[in-house]
Amino acid sequence: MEKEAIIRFERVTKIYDGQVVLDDISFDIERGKFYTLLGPSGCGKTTILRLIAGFTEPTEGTIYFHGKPVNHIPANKRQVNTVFQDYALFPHLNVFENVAFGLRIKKKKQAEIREKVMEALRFVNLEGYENRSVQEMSGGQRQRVAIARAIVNEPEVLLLDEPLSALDLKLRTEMQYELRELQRRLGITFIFVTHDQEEALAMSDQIFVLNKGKIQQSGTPKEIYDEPVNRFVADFIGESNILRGVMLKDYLVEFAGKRFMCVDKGFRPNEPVDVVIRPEDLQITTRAQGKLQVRVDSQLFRGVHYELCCYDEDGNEWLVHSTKKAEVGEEIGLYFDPEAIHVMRISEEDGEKIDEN
Ligand SMILES: Nc1ncnc2c1ncn2[C@@H]1O[C@H](COP(=O)(O)OP(=O)(O)OP(=O)(O)O)[C@@H](O)[C@H]1O
Repeated sequence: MEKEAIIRFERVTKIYDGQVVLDDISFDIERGKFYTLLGPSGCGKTTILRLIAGFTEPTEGTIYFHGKPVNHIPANKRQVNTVFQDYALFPHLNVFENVAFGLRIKKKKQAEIREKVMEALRFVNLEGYENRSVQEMSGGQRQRVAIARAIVNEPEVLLLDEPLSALDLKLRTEMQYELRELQRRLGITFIFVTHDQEEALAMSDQIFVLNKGKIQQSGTPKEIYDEPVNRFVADFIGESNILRGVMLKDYLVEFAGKRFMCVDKGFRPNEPVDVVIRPEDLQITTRAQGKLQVRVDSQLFRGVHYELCCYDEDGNEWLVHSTKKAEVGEEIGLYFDPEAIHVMRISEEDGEKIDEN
């Protein structure tokens, strides 16, 4: 049985001042999952959140909540709450009143307000902080107040617009765990915006990778990492070696001037392709045993591995993550399994780029 989509975007386009910011995008959001919108600055992530929240309307296409069109339904009539990057707390109100604000507007009874606010504060581990001024709190604590203020309204969907970007790295990592855990406990849908690929991989059930107003790929973190659909996604998600190649026939690909067995099929004979190999899938060996022969150009120690930058005879750069050390200037071989090769169709945009060259 198909799972019910709580939110559906159907061929949604958004144009601001003649600029196409979202270009004919469609996707479904299901109940209880952690979604991430990932992409470079300006790709349209915040615009998607604003459309869901009801702060702006699509230029074309339809947004559905539970199967009903909501294009013209105002923000305050939607079961959605937003946590903004700057948290947007009221500085003159204490923690309790910041969290209680939405309930007071809805004219809830005092006893109910108290119970719900305390429960929300318990959820975000801020019990005992209710009388504190928000100005006396750390970045991470303010972040939690902002989340408590959003969840106290019991939204079906919580929108989070880069909520961790103001925090230092250590706190940011802690909050990633906390947010993920909070989403599991609450069981409500989170739609999280970030331009940080590691954060997206660590936290999400489902990632939408966006570029230039289009969804490039939608999938689980593992699918996006292991099977990127094009050069943009492969490049944006983690470090990769990406080369142009030719798919000679099923299971046989040519790149760097050589032929290799691979596990990919379903391409046209002799179709030009992009080939990805992750640096951690390359092993150092002798020149004779290597599938590729390279020269080590530079090497950095990264704690868990050495990061080598090598060049093959055709001048292609190869990034290698290896637990074995090599010497700068050394001639070595690189070995990899057929499964390590991932073959991708060349997207139209990339194709245009080659033609220009
Ligand atoms: N209200 C607006 N009026 C005009 N243009 C806008 C408006 N809001 C957004 N844009 C434009 O739409 C594009 C996408 O903006 P959006 O904020 O959705 O990107 P983003 O992916 O969230 O970027 P960032 O990571 O930098 O926040 C940008 O080029 C932006 O200038």
